[in-house]
Amino acid sequence: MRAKMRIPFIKMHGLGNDFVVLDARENAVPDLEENIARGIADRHTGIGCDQLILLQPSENADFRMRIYNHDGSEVGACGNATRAVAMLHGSDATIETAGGMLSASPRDGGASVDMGAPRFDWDAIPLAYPMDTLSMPVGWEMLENPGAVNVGNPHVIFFVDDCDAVPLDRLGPEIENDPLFPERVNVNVATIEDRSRIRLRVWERGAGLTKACGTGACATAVHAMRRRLVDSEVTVALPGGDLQIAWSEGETIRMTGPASESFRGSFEWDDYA
Ligand SMILES: N[C@@H](CCC[C@H](N)C(=O)O)C(=O)O
Repeated sequence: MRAKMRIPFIKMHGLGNDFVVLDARENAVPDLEENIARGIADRHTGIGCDQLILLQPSENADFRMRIYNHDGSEVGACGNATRAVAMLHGSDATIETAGGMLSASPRDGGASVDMGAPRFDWDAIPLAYPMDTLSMPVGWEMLENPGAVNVGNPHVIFFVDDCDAVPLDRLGPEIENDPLFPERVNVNVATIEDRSRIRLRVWERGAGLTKACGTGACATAVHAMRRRLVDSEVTVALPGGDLQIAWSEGETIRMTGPASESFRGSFEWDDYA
């Protein structure tokens, strides 16, 4: 009979966007298939989280971070989790992700992260066909003329008068799964409050409405900067709290904000495999 395997986990969050972190840098964790990740992330029958994070050794960086959405899909980037794992690591770190190489420094109660350079080409988002990603001639009801940015993962951004008035629980899944986005998309609705502050809500691909999305904050700030609506350093106010984002044309994006550990526990691998 195969010995049962108990896996330790750390529950963390960045502004209420919550994670189960499995640290396989020193202790082995078996292969995380999509259905296993989905089972652990399930809020009724599993531990429950927006994203499951797997830390592994890396040959090119201090460690590798793999990211699984609530629906079990593996993705390239997660801003809030990057701050959380930087805090967990406890010192400056280079982090290999599927979306690119990142570097992060823990700060009091959080971290500051170099999120890499944004990409704007239509096939880098990716979109299904060529289009100007600064001003896209498409719309879904009151959401029109968005922009798209890839910050290690794909985002579409709509500026509206009042982002709280948008029925994102209904329009989010429709836009996420529109054939225009062959890899699906994270849907951001944002209101420019002044040149240094943006209010943002995000429907996350594979996770739904979350309290905060770090990459959404980066993509939205960069898109607002490209449209010259805000200055090069802004506060992005999400339902879960604020992030600071800085970017200039041709540079990488800097994201700074809080992260927290909630509790530690362990689970039986066979309960999900
Ligand atoms: N919560 C995240 C983004 C997680 C991945 C995203 N849902 C995707 O599918 O690309 C963040 O803080 O950036």
